[in-house]
Amino acid sequence: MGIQITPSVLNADLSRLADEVARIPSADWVHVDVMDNHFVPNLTLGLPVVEALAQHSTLPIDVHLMIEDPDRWAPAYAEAGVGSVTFHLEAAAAPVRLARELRAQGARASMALKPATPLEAAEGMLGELDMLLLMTVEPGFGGQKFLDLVLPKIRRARELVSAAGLELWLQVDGGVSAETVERAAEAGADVFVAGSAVYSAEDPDAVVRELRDLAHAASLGE
Ligand SMILES: O=C(CO)[C@@H](O)[C@H](O)COP(=O)(O)O
Ligand SMILES: [Fe+2]
Repeated sequence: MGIQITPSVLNADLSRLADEVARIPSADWVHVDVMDNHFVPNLTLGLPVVEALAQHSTLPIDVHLMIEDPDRWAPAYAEAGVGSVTFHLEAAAAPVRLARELRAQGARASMALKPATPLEAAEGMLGELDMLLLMTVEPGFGGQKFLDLVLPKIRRARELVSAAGLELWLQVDGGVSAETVERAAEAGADVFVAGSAVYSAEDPDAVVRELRDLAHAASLGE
């Protein structure tokens, strides 16, 4: 599939969500952060808003669920027409069953790991997933600094995926900008979430294109 750029609307103008998505036509997906004030110390939006956006978004939706009990809540997002549903391993009671359920509903199944969660915790179930999200900040807020300590985990994940011949996308989320995207791409990430870097710019779509060009060149070792 190659490099994909997935802006997060967390720091966009949430009163005009569909319009904000329309400002990034070059993006591959739009990333929507759902937080429940339990799994993370922040509260954003939930299913009714995502359902409404799904009716009006010009891009497919990539939902990132930072919530307790995703086993109970995640399938409804797939039913709502979300293209990719990410749940956190740290919160899931039965991650394999949940990933299978999401796929059965027609969504891409994706699982996220917080920075300190070892890759080994997910290693045995990579074949059940369409995407693995390696968080490059502690989940909860936009605008944090990219954690370079996650780079070896990205590198190791890329090795595992290649060795197993899997069609698994490797997403990074948190602190991704023109300053950091090349490091993540060089380590092996291929799907990049960027929130504040995109929406703090006057021309968000130009940032999307810039991030894609930088990541593409870095992935080729240029
Ligand atoms: O999931 C999260 C934060 O928990 C992210 O999706 C952020 O929204 C990304 O924002 P930036 O770090 O790019 O500003
Ligand atoms: Fe996110």
